[in-house]
Amino acid sequence: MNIIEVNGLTKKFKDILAVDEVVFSVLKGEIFGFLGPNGAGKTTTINMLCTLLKPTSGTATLNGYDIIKEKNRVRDSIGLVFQDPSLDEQLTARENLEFHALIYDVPLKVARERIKEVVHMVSLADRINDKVETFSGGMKRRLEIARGLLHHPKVLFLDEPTLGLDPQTRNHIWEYILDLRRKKDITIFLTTHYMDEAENCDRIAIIDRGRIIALDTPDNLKKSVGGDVITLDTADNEKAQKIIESRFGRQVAIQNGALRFEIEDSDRFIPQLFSKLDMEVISINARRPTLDDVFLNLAGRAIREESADALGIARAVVRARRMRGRS
Ligand SMILES: Nc1ncnc2c1ncn2[C@@H]1O[C@H](COP(=O)(O)OP(=O)(O)OP(=O)(O)O)[C@@H](O)[C@H]1O
Repeated sequence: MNIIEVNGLTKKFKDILAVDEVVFSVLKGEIFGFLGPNGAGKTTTINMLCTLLKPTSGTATLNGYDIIKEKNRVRDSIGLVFQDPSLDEQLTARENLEFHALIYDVPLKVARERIKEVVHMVSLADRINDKVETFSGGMKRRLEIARGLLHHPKVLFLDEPTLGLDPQTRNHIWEYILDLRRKKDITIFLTTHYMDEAENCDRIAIIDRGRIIALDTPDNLKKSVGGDVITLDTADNEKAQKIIESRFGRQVAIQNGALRFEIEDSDRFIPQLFSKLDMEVISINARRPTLDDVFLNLAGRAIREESADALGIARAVVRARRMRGRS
């Protein structure tokens, strides 16, 4: 069963086409990822699905509700964790959660039970009465995930849930996300530009310049690359490129000054290659394809890792205000 159905969703900001007629659906209970570089249109798509932005055209339903005509029903069906923290630092973790329960009309008695449950889930039970300003970045993100779960949403949106966190904390957050999926009847929709994180998703939509350029399981996407990825650096790369293209019929790209191409059986290929190259080989590397290779093949460039900018923070403030207004 599809919990989200998106049809031709488009968003234009003046002359910027941020999201361009995207079509996709998300299955109930899956971890669905949006992978793409900064500015690809991931957050804009999420904002439309969360009813925080009105689409320029197209339609979408979430939990069976129309994102334009049934905004409040959609909002009651979702939990949100955005890139930039939106907790009140001066309040304790408990107060932040109680405030959220109040906004979502969860009766205080019920809220108290659920708060116990969610803080336990993200291992913050012993810090519940501490002010959020004393929390580390990872603890704040965990608290935000707990908050996003408080009203028992059908879909939890996580926009770059681990952005700016150290690798160990990122791993922890992922343990919570995977655990959540096991324990709760919930669908998780997340955006990321970290390749390794995208690997945890059941399915990934790769988005570039507002368009979905591929959608499949991580394994199938990697299989589409067509073999192992070879990176080769020699004393004469121009000549080596010509030899590989003419003798082995491979398409060779130049990336960071080295040659890059794909080959099905690298173990057998490398000795053959060495017998044909009559120049010094400085380095050679053969590896299984990653999602970065998938993106590189489809978009012609790598996904760069950049941090959130001032615009992102400004957008988060606008979003938080809108959600509180529940307009
Ligand atoms: N409120 C806005 N006004 C004008 N342009 C916007 C606005 N929000 C987003 N954009 C533009 O729309 C495009 C898509 O941005 P979006 O934030 O959706 O990308 P993203 O994939 O989520 O990237 P990031 O990870 O940096 O948030 C970008 O070109 C961005 O500059």
